[in-house]
Amino acid sequence: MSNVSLDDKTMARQNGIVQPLLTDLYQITMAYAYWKSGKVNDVAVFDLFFRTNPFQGEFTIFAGLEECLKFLQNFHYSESDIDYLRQTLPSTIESAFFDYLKDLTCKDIILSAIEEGSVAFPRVPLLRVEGPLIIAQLLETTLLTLVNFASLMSTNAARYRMFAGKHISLLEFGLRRAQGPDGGLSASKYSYIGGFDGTSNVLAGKMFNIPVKGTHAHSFVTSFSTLDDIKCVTLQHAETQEQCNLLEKSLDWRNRLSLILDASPEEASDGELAALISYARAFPSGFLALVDTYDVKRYRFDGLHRQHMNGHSGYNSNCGTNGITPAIRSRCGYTVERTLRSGLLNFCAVALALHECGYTAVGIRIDSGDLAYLSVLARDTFKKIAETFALPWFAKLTIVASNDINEDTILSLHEQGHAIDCFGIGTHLVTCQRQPALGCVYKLVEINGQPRIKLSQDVGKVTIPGHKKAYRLFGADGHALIDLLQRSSEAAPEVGQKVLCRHPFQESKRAYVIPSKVEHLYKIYWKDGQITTAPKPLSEVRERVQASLRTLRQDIKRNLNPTPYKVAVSDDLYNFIHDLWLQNAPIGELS
Ligand SMILES: Nc1ncnc2c1ncn2[C@@H]1O[C@H](COP(=O)(O)OP(=O)(O)OP(=O)(O)O)[C@@H](O)[C@H]1O
Ligand SMILES: O=P(O)(O)OC[C@H]1O[C@H](OP(=O)(O)OP(=O)(O)O)[C@H](O)[C@@H]1O
Ligand SMILES: O=C(O)c1cccnc1
Ligand SMILES: [Mg+2]
Repeated sequence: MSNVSLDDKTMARQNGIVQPLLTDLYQITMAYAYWKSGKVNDVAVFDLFFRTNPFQGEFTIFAGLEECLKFLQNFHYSESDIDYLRQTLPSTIESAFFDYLKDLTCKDIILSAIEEGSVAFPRVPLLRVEGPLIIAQLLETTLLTLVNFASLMSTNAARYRMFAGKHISLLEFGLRRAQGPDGGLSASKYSYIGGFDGTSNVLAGKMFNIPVKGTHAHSFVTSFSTLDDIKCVTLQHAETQEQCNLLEKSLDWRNRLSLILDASPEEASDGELAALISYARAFPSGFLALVDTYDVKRYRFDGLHRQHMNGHSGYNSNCGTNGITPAIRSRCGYTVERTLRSGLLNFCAVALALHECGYTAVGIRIDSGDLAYLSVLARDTFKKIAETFALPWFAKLTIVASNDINEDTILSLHEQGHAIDCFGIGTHLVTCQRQPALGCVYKLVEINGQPRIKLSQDVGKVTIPGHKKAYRLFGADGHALIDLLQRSSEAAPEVGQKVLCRHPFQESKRAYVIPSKVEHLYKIYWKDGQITTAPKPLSEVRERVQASLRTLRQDIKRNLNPTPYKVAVSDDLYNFIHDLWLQNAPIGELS
């Protein structure tokens, strides 16, 4: 195995807060107690794993490995760290312990891991840390914090990608709502890994080479009140270099369109038009406008809405204007509806004016109201204009939707039918609102060559002891069938050879598997103080996520009541666990 040295080109610099003191105090107090008990030369094996998949799903995406490697690479207590610990820990701590800490590095640690971006399952360790007990113990909290949120976030993003479908573009807009600056940065990074196409977070773009994308906010529109707020109305033609009057052209188009779109210019806001013209002048090739600032609330009979969603043009723009009170309307089956009568008219006018100046507009963003209905309304409008003016590109303008989008909204929108090309998603994505934490744990499974088991009344919490290897066995149809944990001393399963796979705790649950393919899940990533397998660039980890998800059967990935993926142990490991369990479980006495 060749050692790999990593430079800034292959790995972005680690966030400065990831350092040895980013840990729980008890790791350091335990380190002292180990040290004082003469355990300096003890050698341990720890497994880092989770017990339940997040989001009521049946898979997890493993992420955070690259950051773990950077942490091992840089692990070192600085002078000021030592000074702080001296002041903070009890004065009875022997000074020689601080000398010991000063020289600690991860050179004697071996880190094995599943490939970053792979699907992973409960109980199969994501990381295995072997080496001096004290150092391996000191790594616990930091490794957990680096893996837990990264994996949770990547899984969340991968689920959004899965439910959105591969043809919809997904943008992460969450920095303002994230759990602080570091949470926001990690959310951007791992959303990208999980399958998002870009982020609005500029620092994430710079640090991780993620595409940065965005539109504009309502404040840009509301900062303009009248057409007089446009400071300069001209734009140089893209080809002829001629000066075009964008305001004149836009007003002209707004009048022409009002006849076609059944929306009068009086209903459109001049402040909004001024804002859109100014934005178009600033970004003539990237004109994507927020169109719901001056949306109009109307009452609409629900039956008509449904018809419209089914593709019939049953929308009646006059419904709701006949003076009936909201309470009466609600009883009669009317719902409040917004139309984009101002924004859509203004956008189309500016887009057509831009076209006359040699530029093609990009599209619109809708950030309120019924996104299914409004997106279809916008698409119908674009198609009508495309047809009327023989401009086929107009029908294909991008429609971005945002506003508290989550998995359920996406699924519901798909069910209703919509015309959205891109979702901008913030709060629910980055805060993982549906499940805010992944429960990875770090458990001692071997000390000085002796297996360790942690017993619990709750069988699900009993740890699987010893130094183990993990394999993914594939079935005849090419899908991943089962993950198998074995003792490291056992021979690896082979293609075409029958393997007995057992449930780790239920004796009667077992099955023979004849794998069509066997994947060894662990590689050594860190040994002898060096990175031994270079972590892949983010774009490749992102591809790995999708490739790995494709190996899972559809029923394991579905939203509602997904089928659990099987995780098993070999017969040998099964007996090993249960013998050790019996040895360690005290025999009770009945009286
Ligand atoms: N067709 C739809 N089906 C299901 N959910 C939708 C649909 N359209 C929008 N949503 C979701 O419904 C919620 C609407 O939120 P809300 O009631 O706050 O509306 P709003 O348009 O933001 O109103 P306001 O601006 O007055 O606060 C959002 O979470 C949005 O993602
Ligand atoms: O809804 P999220 O999924 O979190 O997506 C991000 C939100 O952030 C922006 O506006 P913000 O919510 O700050 O202001 P608003 O009240 O204008 O929507 C944007 O318009 C989205 O609504
Ligand atoms: O660019 C956008 O449209 C954007 C960015 C952050 C939050 N909401 C929207
Ligand atoms: Mg909002």
